[in-house]
Amino acid sequence: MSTLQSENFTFSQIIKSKAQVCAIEGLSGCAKTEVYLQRIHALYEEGIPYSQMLNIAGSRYKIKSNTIRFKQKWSEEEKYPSFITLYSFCYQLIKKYNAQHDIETWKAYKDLGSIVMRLVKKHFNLDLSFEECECIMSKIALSKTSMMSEKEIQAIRIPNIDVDFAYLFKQYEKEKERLKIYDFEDLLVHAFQLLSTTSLASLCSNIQYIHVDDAQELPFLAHLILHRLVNNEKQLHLFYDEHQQLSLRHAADLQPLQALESTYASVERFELKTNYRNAPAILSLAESFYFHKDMEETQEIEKDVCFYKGFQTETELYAYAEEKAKASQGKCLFLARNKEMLLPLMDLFVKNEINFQCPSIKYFFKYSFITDMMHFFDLLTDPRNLLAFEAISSKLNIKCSEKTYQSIAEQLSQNDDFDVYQAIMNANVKAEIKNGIRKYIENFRMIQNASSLAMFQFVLQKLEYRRFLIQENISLSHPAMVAFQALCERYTDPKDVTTCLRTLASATYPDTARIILDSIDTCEIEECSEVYVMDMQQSLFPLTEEDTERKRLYLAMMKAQDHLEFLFAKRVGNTRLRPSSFLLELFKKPEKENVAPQNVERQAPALPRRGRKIMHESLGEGTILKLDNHLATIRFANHNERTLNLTFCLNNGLAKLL
Ligand SMILES: Nc1ncnc2c1ncn2[C@@H]1O[C@H](COP(=O)(O)OP(=O)(O)OP(=O)(O)O)[C@@H](O)[C@H]1O
Repeated sequence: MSTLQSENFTFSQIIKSKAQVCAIEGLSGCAKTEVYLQRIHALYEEGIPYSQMLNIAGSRYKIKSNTIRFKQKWSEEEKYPSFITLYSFCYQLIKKYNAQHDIETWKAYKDLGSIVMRLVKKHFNLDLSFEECECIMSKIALSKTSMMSEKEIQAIRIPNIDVDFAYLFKQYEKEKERLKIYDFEDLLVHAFQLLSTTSLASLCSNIQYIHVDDAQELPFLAHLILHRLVNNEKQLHLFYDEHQQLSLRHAADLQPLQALESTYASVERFELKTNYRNAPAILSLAESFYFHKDMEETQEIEKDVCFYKGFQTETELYAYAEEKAKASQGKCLFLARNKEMLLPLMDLFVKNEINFQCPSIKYFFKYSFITDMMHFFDLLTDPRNLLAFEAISSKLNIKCSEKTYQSIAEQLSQNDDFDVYQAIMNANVKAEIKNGIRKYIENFRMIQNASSLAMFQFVLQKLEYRRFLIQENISLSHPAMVAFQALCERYTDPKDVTTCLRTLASATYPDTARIILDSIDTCEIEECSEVYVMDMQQSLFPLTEEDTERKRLYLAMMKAQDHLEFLFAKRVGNTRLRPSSFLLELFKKPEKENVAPQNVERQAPALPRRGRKIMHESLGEGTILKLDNHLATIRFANHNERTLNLTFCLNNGLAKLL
């Protein structure tokens, strides 16, 4: 039995639905989470303890925001429900079973991309880019969560990457077993096996009501798990929005949501249609952009609610952002295209003592190549800095014992005019170490007063750090590397680069701050009264496949309650920037009206034709085989074919046309 309600129903009908499965669909801002929380609270009011409810949230971020929202809404309650991701729930089941049977439980990791990169290098001698690795990871997830047979796995091909997927898949599984670790899909696989072979009563007897927010993110296997849990007598509420499905990584599958009627005895469907979040002009702009609908007239009237602004330079843009942050009253969100692009704004806000939260930015400082670079800069700008030398000596293939360092330190303290290199030459250390240093010594001294970018190149080339990066499968186009180079461009004095990074690393970003800095890359953007979308230039937007980028931008716009602005700089350094084609489309500006074509040429030359040769920073010389919008398939040496975002590479100096 199935019914669909799309008009004239109340929230309470959803909340009180007695169907075995209740599927609630609605676009962003149409109160899905609101109803999800109300349903949980209503059951509690009926006397059902929270322990009988399994409340699945899409991510750790959603767990946090749902908990806060619930507590704000029903602040008088003594008890509150808990929320959990499906992966954590599965892990709990596995742990429980293992504890009952005295079996060791392996650790679980969400991101094992580094293992895939390593295996591809080892078995196929290929350096994967971040995007290529993502693509392989998503195929691995799909193989497992759609329970593919060996034959089906054999048939999987990875476009433009010359790897035998089935072989790689086997090696990946073996490697995890060797390391005794799970990836997230393993959690689903094992939990499903347990639920198929063990009595439900021994694993999770008391769950009667299951609520799943963001159900569009569930892979096929997750639906099988839910089906096992629901059994006969339990109830399942699924809240979803197909337009919010972004993360390919976990092989999300909409099909089971569309086919609930073939799986469950009774299904009731509701479609939430009222948007409660956005000012009409914002909603109209976002929908016209994403659904290619005609714009409502309100947009014309409310020009002060959403608009775009171009600035001559990035500095002016950031100064404007600062002014807006200071003047804002409610929650105010600044969105960069990707996390790394947030660094310049963070830098400015920290300097101006503007409190802000910045979810997950600290990861930047965890990259060992960033800390290595900082140590190199420390040593090269201050050649008496023995600690910095100690930190990077292994990258220079110099192995010193504790005693050796003591001897060098003594030389330094006795001779104020010695640098570390001279101290090594005079210290009582092995000839091998002295020879290691002799190789670099003059270069070290020459670079001391160079600019940040020159120093960066020096470390890569003359100090051969590049070789280390290649060993570790880190490409120069890694976003954190690009951000580091951007800072080198911003601060010509290398000391300023390291000071800026250290300040950002040690600053605190309170969870409660009203101002939020985030990136459009994350699908988990908080709703805010004011939203400022930065980086609206063509070189950054669209950055990858157009439909995905359109969705990202639409979802970002849908988080703006009262005010939405798009910002872009017309120039960065000596480079003229072209406004994003999305921006032109949003505000219906013909491209020519905005920018003089001769200016555009300098920053984004018309894309080259097939057959043209390019020189890529890390991949060397290559020939363009195919061009699809910005994506180019390029053949490099040894018939190594790669797909690159050519515009991005050209604009960011990662490649040049020959
Ligand atoms: N009945 C209502 N009356 C007024 N405001 C409401 C109502 N229901 C929800 N809201 C408000 O509308 C906003 C959007 O609601 P909610 O977050 O539940 O939507 P959603 O569909 O879950 O959105 P998203 O998919 O983007 O997460 C919230 O600020 C919420 O407090």
